[in-house]
Amino acid sequence: MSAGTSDRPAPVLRAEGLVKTHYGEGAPAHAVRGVDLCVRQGEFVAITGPSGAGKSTLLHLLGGLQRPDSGSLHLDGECTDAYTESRWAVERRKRIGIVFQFFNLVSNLSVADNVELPALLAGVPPKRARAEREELLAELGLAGKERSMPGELSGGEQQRVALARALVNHPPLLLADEPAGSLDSKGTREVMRLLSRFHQRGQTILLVTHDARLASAADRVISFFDGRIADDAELDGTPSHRTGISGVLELRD
Ligand SMILES: Nc1ncnc2c1ncn2[C@@H]1O[C@H](COP(=O)(O)OP(=O)(O)OP(=O)(O)O)[C@@H](O)[C@H]1O
Repeated sequence: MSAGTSDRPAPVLRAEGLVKTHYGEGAPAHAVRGVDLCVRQGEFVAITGPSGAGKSTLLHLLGGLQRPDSGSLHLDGECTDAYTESRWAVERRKRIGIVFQFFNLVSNLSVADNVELPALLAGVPPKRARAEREELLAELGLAGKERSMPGELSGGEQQRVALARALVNHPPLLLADEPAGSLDSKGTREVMRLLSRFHQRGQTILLVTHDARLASAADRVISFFDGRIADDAELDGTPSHRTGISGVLELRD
């Protein structure tokens, strides 16, 4: 994009001027108030901040689950602004894996079917979908659970199934929204370990969390406050962009 960055990995995701206001009961909620963000291949980025800061809304915009009021979003260099709902659904099958706090597994499908479904929907031949599923479930410590229904698994196990489902099509980008939010500390450690392992293998990850322990697994932490990026720092201590919370506070009203 700009000069002097040619030796850096390519951006997987680039957002410019994203704005989103929710209109519900009561006053409008200015959830995202102008976000510029570039996530490069292989990065593990955590977005952290207080409840209500707008983190989930931002992640929903980045995954095409909600549309911005203004601003634009590029995936792998391609502008998504004209994408239809069905195009976004295809992108989420192929290029973006998403895990949520409450797993969102299909309760009346077996573990195996939950994981294979996105592959089959993406046109992967059944034999290959099965092989991918077997490999992922083994890797995630879930071999032997294929025939179980989601409701028969612990929270940690269900989140691992959700992770397998999100990764079955080898998406260049994994979005995770409070993936350990409903888990106990053992489940949280498990999820952290798995995210780190996939990251070490080159998986690009964008994680939304208010849990500082989870955020510390990332190599770049973005502090989100009142709909804006307040701080953006590599965890080796190098600030890549720093606005400062006080600066954001001054910009309010
Ligand atoms: N669908 C919606 N309709 C109306 N208001 C919404 C909607 N979704 C979010 N909001 C509001 O937008 C603001 C940002 O919410 P969001 O869920 O993005 O924050 P968050 O940082 O993810 O919070 P948490 O950490 O509690 O999940 C809040 O004031 C919230 O009440």
